[in-house]
Amino acid sequence: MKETAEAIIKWLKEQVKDANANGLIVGISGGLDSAVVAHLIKQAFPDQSLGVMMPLKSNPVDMEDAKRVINSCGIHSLTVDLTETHELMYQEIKNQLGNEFHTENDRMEDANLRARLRMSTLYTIATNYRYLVVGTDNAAEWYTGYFTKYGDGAADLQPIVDLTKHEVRELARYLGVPAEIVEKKPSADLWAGQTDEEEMGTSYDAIDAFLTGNTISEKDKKVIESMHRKTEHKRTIPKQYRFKNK
Ligand SMILES: Nc1ncnc2c1ncn2[C@@H]1O[C@H](COP(=O)(O)OP(=O)(O)OC[C@H]2O[C@@H]([n+]3cccc(C(=O)O)c3)[C@H](O)[C@@H]2O)[C@@H](O)[C@H]1O
Ligand SMILES: Nc1ncnc2c1ncn2[C@@H]1O[C@H](COP(=O)(O)OP(=O)(O)OP(=O)(O)O)[C@@H](O)[C@H]1O
Ligand SMILES: [Mg+2]
Repeated sequence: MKETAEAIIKWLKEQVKDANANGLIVGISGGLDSAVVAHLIKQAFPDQSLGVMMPLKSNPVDMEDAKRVINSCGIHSLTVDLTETHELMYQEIKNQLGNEFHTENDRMEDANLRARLRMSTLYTIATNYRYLVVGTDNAAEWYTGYFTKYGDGAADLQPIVDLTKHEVRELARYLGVPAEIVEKKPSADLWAGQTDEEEMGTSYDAIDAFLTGNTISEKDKKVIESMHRKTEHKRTIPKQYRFKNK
């Protein structure tokens, strides 16, 4: 893990230099992936890294955990509460849609708007400091497309996208992420009580095993392959209709 950490930190420094940027920014949720990224960017840029907490009807325990992460790595931080912004924006959209608003998609629309408001917040602050936005997708999330397109999936750099959830956990232990966060159940926190594994219908252990070429149950394999297929559009640039300069 020492080698992995050092390689990622070196890569982060190179990317910032190549982009002629000043530093790096990440959203800190109180979960494992952002804890690891916060530690890495703080080590890469001790004085030019920033962690942003963006509560949005969040479980208070998660925001306490986010503060633990900030204390454990010592990253400079700020908080932007998005609760009211989200409420206002989503309500206005629903008002404008009126009778044409389809309630069956309500929870997912509400959830993805949260992720995209967080993304907009990070990019606004990033522009202010000339920082690059660092994503927190791990290999399991990336392969299954378990992220909001242009929400938490939108970033300038993805330093842990090649690491399985298991490897992210190991790296977290090496970096000194607090134990309670290392052991925590992964959650997108997009609605009360959400856990990744319940929503996906498979487990990170199964996805990690699949990605590392180990045998998993047919049921898990089916779920993982289906998620991967349906989310191809999230891992590629938008299809472009071209009739000039083909
Ligand atoms: N074939 C296609 N070609 C091009 N675009 C296509 C498309 N199919 C859908 N789309 C577009 O993609 C949209 C659907 O994608 P998207 O908006 O991402 O929405 P969707 O994949 O439905 O939902 C996001 C999923 O990621 C999970 N998530 C989100 C955020 C964080 C985390 C976490 O782990 O922390 C997890 C969330 O719980 C949910 O299960 C459609 O509305 C449409 O605009
Ligand atoms: N309340 C929040 N404040 C700041 N950033 C957030 C918040 N919620 C989500 N994010 C951002 O969205 C990313 C995606 O969430 P995700 O749940 O996949 O990662 P995580 O919470 O860091 O780890 P885990 O998957 O183990 O819960 C987070 O890593 C973080 O960068
Ligand atoms: Mg989380």
